[in-house]
Amino acid sequence: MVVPSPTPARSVAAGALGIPSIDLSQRRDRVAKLIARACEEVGFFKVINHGVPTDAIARMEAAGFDFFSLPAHEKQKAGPPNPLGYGSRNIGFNGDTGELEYLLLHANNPSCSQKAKMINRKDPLKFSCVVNEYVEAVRQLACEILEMLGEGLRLRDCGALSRPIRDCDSDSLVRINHYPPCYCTNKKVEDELCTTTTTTTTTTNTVATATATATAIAAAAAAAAKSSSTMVMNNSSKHKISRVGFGEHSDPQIISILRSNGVDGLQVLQPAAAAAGGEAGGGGVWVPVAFFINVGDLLQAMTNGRLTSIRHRAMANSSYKSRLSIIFFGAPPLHSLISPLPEMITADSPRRYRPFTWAEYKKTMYSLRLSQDRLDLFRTDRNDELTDLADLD
Ligand SMILES: C=C1C[C@]23C[C@@]1(O)CC[C@H]2[C@@]12CC[C@H](O)[C@@](C)(C(=O)O1)[C@H]2[C@@H]3C(=O)O
Ligand SMILES: O=C(O)CCC(=O)C(=O)O
Ligand SMILES: [Fe+2]
Repeated sequence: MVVPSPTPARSVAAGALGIPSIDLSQRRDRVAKLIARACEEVGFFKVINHGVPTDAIARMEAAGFDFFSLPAHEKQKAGPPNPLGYGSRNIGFNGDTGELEYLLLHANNPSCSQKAKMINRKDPLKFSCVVNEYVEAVRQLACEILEMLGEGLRLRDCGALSRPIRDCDSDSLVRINHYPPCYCTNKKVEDELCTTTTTTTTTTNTVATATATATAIAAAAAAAAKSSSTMVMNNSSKHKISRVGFGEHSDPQIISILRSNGVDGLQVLQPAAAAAGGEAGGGGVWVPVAFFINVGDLLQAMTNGRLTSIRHRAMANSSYKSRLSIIFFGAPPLHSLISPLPEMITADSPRRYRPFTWAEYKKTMYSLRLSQDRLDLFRTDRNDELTDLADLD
């Protein structure tokens, strides 16, 4: 039986962690070593001088905000997520929820163009062009990072990790998450913020979907500023808000590249042994906006567990500003076979995962809750549970 992983005893905001920050403009051999070290020791790092054009980022962020500021009934035309499309509060198919709304899209152009018709009804072509421009820039970044990782790990074939993502049948995704601010706990303000629409009915319960419109956000902000009972504005030190926006999980694909609009929220579960350090402070120098990179489950499997797919979550604690994050999930084609690379299997490190296809892994992942450890089911010493899962259809 699979059990959810334990809740971390302690977690701190990403900014406060010893998260490596890697400047990609340094000498390639040095960058390759730094990337390999960050992936082995932490599974998570930040990059600067990444080469993704600032205007492509700005256009993508604006397209996200434009969509999320539409009235709820308009946004719902792009949903429900099956798993692609617009979703609000519900994550996946197994009862996970979070304080967010999102757009989940396939990174290939024809699929995105199709969805765009429901996302930007006035100008679908503009939306799909913006997404496509962003995706191709971030896909290139993902592949360069994976190629340097291959060099840093001294793989015989340095393209082995990136090739599946460059493949024209790659099953990569892009996700835009929107975490509305929480003007808790003034009930009136919450009501103004959220337009409640019934989306799913169970036998006894109604699962409500709440979404924030731009007007509602502005109205709620104004009300929050005035209200004496608004906890966040008047009493923030006594009542720290802790709202989970997107619960604890690891990303199933090969690599994820996340960027957010500067509002805090991302947290990673740092392994006890992870090295401290991270970004130096100091003012006066402007650096390009950073992206966070994290190792996904497939990269853990391909490296036979040498790299770790880090568990992370996003909080939705901002009291006045929306948080918008955009994540590219680099994945192989559905029928690619995932197996530890030959040089990762040694006498000291025997094979830990059996070969599987990405399609098989996806099927398992969609049958499980967000926080469950999926890769564990593909360990070579867990054949009993795999047989059970193979029976699921
Ligand atoms: C609860 C779920 C949502 C998710 C599919 C799953 O069954 C388990 C993994 C979840 C996750 C986490 C990372 C990405 O955001 C995501 C798109 C993915 O590939 O795996 C989501 C899935 C989802 O929201 O559909
Ligand atoms: O929105 C975020 O910052 C993180 C979300 C996330 O981890 C995901 O969508 O997989
Ligand atoms: Fe994630």
